[in-house]
Amino acid sequence: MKMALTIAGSDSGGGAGIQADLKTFQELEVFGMSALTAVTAQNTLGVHGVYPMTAEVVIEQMKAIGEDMGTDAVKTGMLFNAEIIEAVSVNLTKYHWDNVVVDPVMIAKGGASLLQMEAISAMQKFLLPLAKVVTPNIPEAEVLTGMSIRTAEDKREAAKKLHALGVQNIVLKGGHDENPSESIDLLFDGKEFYTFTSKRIPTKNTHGTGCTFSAAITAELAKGADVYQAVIKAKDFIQAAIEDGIAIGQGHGPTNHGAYRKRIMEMVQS
Ligand SMILES: Nc1ncnc2c1ncn2[C@@H]1O[C@H](COP(=O)(O)OP(=O)(O)OP(=O)(O)O)[C@@H](O)[C@H]1O
Ligand SMILES: Cc1ncc(CO)c(N)n1
Repeated sequence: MKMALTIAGSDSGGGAGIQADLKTFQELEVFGMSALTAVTAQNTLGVHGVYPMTAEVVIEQMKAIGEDMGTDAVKTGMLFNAEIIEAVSVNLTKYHWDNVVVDPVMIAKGGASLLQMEAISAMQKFLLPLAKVVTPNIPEAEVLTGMSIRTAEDKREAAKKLHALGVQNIVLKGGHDENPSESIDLLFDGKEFYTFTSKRIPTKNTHGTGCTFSAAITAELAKGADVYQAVIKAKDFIQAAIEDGIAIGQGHGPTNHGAYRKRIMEMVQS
């Protein structure tokens, strides 16, 4: 069985972070493992507390996996500070893990900071050059490139800047776009641009969309897909998960990680 490791924070509400990643790995039939970087007290209304691990705790978890089980792909999510980013980068290199998806998580939907701003340069310098894929949303890409992104041309330019930082493939997500009818993601592999367009679903239950999407890319890479195929599958996975989103809590409910497999099963049975 193929394996994937998520290095990310815990979301007590279960819709984002490590919980979303492990549910997604399971649904896509990949064995999921985790290295926890922080505990958050969080629900559909927002983040109420952030309790980071020490870098040593993160290193020990990576070591436990690296010295015994190994992994076919790795995803990073919330990393919180520069010490954790540096520790993760050193250990990705040490264990020769090169199927790496970096989701540069910065700010939760309610506005809480999941990454200290002084850690941005560590992410640019140490982590991004190790990434096979980076999956920023538009505000994250603006921070990482230092440019404002409004037009389709801006998106292509931002992708090129991220490529110049050493990332092999950039998936610039369109969930935060103002386009009312479509959600368009852009892939740049250093040569070509590809767009992935889906119908925008009018819903408030979008907690964890970014984590789920990047975890699905990671699972597909673990199974041997190339980046283009992995993004196509992840887009279908997140579309189903948002369409069948779960209206629990008083704020942004989670997406439904089981929706994609349920649909496949129904298609097979009919
Ligand atoms: N309302 C929507 N309808 C359809 N697709 C969406 C919608 N919102 C987001 N997506 C898709 O979900 C994926 C995640 O994109 P998004 O830009 O929301 O990530 P994110 O901002 O990192 O998520 P999060 O808010 O969880 O951190 C992308 O493929 C995007 O196109
Ligand atoms: C722990 C965690 N990671 C990532 C996100 C971004 O959605 C979140 N809200 N919480």
